[in-house]
Amino acid sequence: MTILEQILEVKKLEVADLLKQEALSKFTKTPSEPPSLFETLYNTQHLQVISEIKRASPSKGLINGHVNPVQQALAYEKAGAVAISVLTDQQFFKGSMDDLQAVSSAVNLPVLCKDFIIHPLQIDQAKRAGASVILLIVAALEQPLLQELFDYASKLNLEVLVEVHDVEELQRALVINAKMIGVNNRNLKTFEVDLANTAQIAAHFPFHEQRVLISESGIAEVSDAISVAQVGAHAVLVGETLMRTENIDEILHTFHVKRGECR
Ligand SMILES: O=P(O)(O)OC[C@@H](O)[C@@H](O)c1c[nH]c2ccccc12
Repeated sequence: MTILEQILEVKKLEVADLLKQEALSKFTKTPSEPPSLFETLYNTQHLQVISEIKRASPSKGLINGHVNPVQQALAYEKAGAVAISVLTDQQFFKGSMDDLQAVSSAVNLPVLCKDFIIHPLQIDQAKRAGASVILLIVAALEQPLLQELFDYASKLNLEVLVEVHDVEELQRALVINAKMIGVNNRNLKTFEVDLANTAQIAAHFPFHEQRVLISESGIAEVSDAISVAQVGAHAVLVGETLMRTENIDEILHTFHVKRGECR
């Protein structure tokens, strides 16, 4: 079984539990609406950074077990992050919906619920914990379920980041008319990271339509930011590098490079 398959097995059990407990009432929605991530990114001439709260991962083990998610999110906001991504998976990433709730009440930025969503109930839960964006992973979902979850989130006024890994998955994201498409440079089945993934997908990306491209995973150096900005990425999603550094300000500042002309 690949790690993605293992994660999805556990998710099915978690959702079954959720359905039993209906443990949703604990979360209340944040009062103020954050800005639209799509609008901010669509209009940007410079590469923006979505900064992630990630304690651990299956590929890296423990990354930063002592992080205070609220302090970390406030540091990201102060440094100019365009949005905060919060890993909410417990078993594989040591995150939680409580982290998401705490972060979304502390910042005035869009907050992305980063999880393996396979059921509408998880979208309700994300919304109630204050997320304004959710992630849907094409590799984890059959097309009808991808469409159903996308429509459900849109109906709740959530923005959706649709994650793809190859050109075939890009086509599936375009079929559901996803506006925000993330290219994961890490293959969730093998953990291999290759920034060339972003370039490959950018070559097939309809930049002339109203869509944004986000390069996810493995961004560590300014040269990485430059390489994905050059092929037209509007933003990078950065976890590990920011979770390990003492210099959040400097990293965000140096990643804010000019984008290539791709429209
Ligand atoms: O820590 P990194 O290599 O900067 O990666 C961040 C983010 O892209 C990664 O956490 C991620 C991208 N897609 C995912 C899907 C599920 C879990 C995690 C992810």
